Amino acid sequence: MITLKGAAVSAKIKEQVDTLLTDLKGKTPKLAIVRIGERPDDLSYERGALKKMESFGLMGESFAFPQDITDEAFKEEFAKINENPDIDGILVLRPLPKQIKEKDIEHMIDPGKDLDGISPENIARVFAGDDTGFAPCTAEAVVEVLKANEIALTGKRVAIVGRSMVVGRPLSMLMLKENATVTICHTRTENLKETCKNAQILVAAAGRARMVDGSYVGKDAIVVDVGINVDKDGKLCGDVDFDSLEGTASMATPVPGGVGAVTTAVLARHLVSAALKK
Ligand SMILES: NC(=O)C1=CN([C@@H]2O[C@H](COP(=O)(O)OP(=O)(O)OC[C@H]3O[C@@H](n4cnc5c(N)ncnc54)[C@H](OP(=O)(O)O)[C@@H]3O)[C@@H](O)[C@H]2O)C=CC1
Ligand SMILES: Nc1nc(=O)c2c([nH]1)NC[C@@H]1CN(c3ccc(C(=O)N[C@@H](CCC(=O)O)C(=O)O)cc3)C=[N+]21
Repeated sequence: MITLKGAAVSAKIKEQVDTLLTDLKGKTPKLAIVRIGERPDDLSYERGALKKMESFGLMGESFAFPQDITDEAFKEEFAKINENPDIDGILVLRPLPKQIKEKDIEHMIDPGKDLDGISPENIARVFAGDDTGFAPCTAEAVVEVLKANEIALTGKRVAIVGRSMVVGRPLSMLMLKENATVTICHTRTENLKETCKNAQILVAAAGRARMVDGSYVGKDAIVVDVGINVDKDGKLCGDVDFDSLEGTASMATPVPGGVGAVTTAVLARHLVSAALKK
């Protein structure tokens, strides 16, 4: 089985970023990460994203707010960031606490700065197969991993486990644009295992530690693990039980070191694109 590493894909994206940067004539794009509270997965994504911006020669700043901030106060602060001409792109770490009306933020965010595709305008573009907006970075990262490894998608049976607005749903649309035949699975899916086993490319984005083992995988299938979970020993792990794939999958992405590293590279590319479009 071949391990599809994220670092090589991230390096390719860095080259694209370098090319885009030359068109910016010395201006350095700036990312704003908007976070409420101190959720561990938000903090680790923030850390990874800021590190990636630095290594790609871009700027990043975190705007953190207390867990109990009111909807009104947050909107006031968010509007300032949204309108700040020195900020080229925004990543809002989600989900937001329940007192914040997340829908309002989705409608407020400037689509040109909305790097993770949460605004109705960017979502509509993804569903229309129009690639001039911003798709959610993780969904795009999955397609990048496959393309960078020269894995053809046209005509292929793809199964995606997960239907969230940040991964499963937009990914199904990106796959469809690549002419794959897509099956979207979720908690109500009957015969989940058989459906997964029938796929030539299987994407796990369920958020369940090591749920997908070799028994879900067809012979020579390609497995992409989007999950980032912490197991009971406190270790970072994916939705796929990687070691159980030997003898079934032909290729698979690891966690850590797979899709996660590509997600932040896509975020960086979106940031430079946003700065260029301004
Ligand atoms: N690599 C990266 O950069 C990123 C990784 N992630 C990771 O990806 C994973 C998914 O994230 P996200 O989409 O936000 O998660 P959500 O919890 O929002 O969605 C999970 C989806 O998986 C489905 N699901 C859950 N359990 C099962 C099951 N047992 N069988 C079938 N379907 C199931 C759910 O179905 P239903 O709709 O029926 O409830 C839901 O559609 C997480 O581990 C997350 O940490 C997320 C973002 C970025
Ligand atoms: N709008 C929004 N989009 C998100 O995609 C989003 C979010 N909000 N809120 C939080 C969750 C969680 N999440 C993580 C991503 C990477 C790591 C992570 O650990 N990444 C490591 C690499 C892990 C690896 O190599 O696989 C890193 O970047 O260095 C953790 C968590 C994103 N999320």
